[in-house]
Amino acid sequence: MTGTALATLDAMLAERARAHPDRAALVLPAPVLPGSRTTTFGELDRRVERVAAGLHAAGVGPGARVALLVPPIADFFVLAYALMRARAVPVVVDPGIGLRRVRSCLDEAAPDAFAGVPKAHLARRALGWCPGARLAITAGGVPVPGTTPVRDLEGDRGPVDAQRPAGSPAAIVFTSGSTGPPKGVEHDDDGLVAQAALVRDLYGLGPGHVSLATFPPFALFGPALGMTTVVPRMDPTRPARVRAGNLVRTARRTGATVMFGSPAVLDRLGRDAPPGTILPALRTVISAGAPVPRDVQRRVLALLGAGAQVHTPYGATEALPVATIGSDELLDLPDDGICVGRPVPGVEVTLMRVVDGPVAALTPELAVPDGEVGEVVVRGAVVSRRYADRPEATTAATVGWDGAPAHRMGDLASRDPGGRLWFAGRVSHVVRTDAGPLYSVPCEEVLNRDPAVRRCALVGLGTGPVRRPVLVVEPARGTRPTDDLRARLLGVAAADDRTRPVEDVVFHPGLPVDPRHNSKIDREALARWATGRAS
Ligand SMILES: Nc1ncnc2c1ncn2[C@@H]1O[C@H](COP(=O)(O)OP(=O)(O)OP(=O)(O)O)[C@@H](O)[C@H]1O
Repeated sequence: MTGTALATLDAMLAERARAHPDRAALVLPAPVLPGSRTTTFGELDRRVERVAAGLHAAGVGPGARVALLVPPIADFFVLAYALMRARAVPVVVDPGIGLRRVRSCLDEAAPDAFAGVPKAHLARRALGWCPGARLAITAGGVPVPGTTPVRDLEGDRGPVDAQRPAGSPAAIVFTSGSTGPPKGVEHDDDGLVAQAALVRDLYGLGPGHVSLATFPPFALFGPALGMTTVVPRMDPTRPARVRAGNLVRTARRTGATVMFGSPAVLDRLGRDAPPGTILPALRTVISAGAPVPRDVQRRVLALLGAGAQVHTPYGATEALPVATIGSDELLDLPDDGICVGRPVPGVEVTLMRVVDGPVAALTPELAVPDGEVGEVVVRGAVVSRRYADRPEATTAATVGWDGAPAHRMGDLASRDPGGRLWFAGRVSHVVRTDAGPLYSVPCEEVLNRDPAVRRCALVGLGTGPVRRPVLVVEPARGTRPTDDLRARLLGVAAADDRTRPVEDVVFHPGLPVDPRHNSKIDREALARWATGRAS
């Protein structure tokens, strides 16, 4: 590991501000007007210090939970770091997951204060979110009556010296809820610092780098790592609608050296970048959160200079990153599944047999040999120990590994002889059949390779423990969903061991995907849709 080990992300920011106060920390779209606005490390850290003291004075002290519904504008960075400095607990909910889910997250976390942009406050008032919040803070320039603008929290109160109460996390971050209600994941200071340091060391990032951050969770680490964080003009809750021309212009203008984006953003960039685009300064593109198809990676690589790479880390809100692989290695591997790479330093990974319900400890019978599919179990500094307010979920996701607690990812994978993990879908998407379990990703891979298929999803129909496996197929652009095509695809499925038990193929014009990454297929919704349509 490089650099000094500091205990909190806000201490890392303070050190960067001392070392290089005049360097650009943030380059963000100017509010209302075109163009951008730059904040230096010195300015950012000063505002963080003042807002932390203001939060304290307003009664938001150590351990207080504060909902943070703010996109990556300047106040997002100020509030996030100020809450950490005040040792309060930011509760991060992505509004992209939908209003109903936001509400369930807020009801569960019961924050003591609510910080949001004006739109979030309107929703809070109209929908009765956070009735127990003692303080409402408005981020962004437009004041909302009855709330405190971030600017009003700033004053000359001197530095805060707050201690985190025992047992209080540093942050609660909600999952996207692709497989049920979103869960609040507790991270402590050590875990957040370990995550930032791991991202820094894995991809060789740090001061001098310019990070084009289209994915808010990664944007947060930028100031602590001393990078200049650039946010393009886009709606972060609708990544698939980002304008590629905008990204290219912003990357050129700022000399971006690294870019973080969800697979949906990379897809738009690769498809719609103006012809002849080359971004020679951009050496590292990092995409997380969902599988990144190889053709998406190839199209992005075509925009980069020689020696640049697309990296696809694998992880979850509970543990990020767990494994990673660069395009140099990935594109040389057989195109036969989704390889998510080798475990990263400091994170141990093992695979356990698929078991429904809690498991107290890993035993030799649960071991999975190389090449076979099992549930991914992880431990290490970046792994969260618990869900907020959900002891049963914590128990269900925790398993003892040689006496130490480890986290069950709820994902399936196999390990190849080179120690690489191949993602095999989620445990909750396994379809049990009379012929044995079917795993979503390996099954779908068989039809996804067919030129007539844009993408497809395995669903299990019926209500018992054993289901009827059906593949729901979205045809490729310009391909008509005919009976002949259906018969042909059933033939393809019957000819492969991984899909032989599949009983039917049905067509769907556009598979439903998650709102956050626009790439995870909503198989639960599809199973309901396909019921009655399959023969
Ligand atoms: N590189 C990757 N390739 C394939 N899948 C990935 C990759 N990275 C992450 N994932 C998937 O994303 C999941 C993590 O997503 P996230 O933490 O946002 O919550 P979620 O799993 O979508 O929601 P919930 O846990 O509430 O159902 C992983 O468990 C895995 O299934």
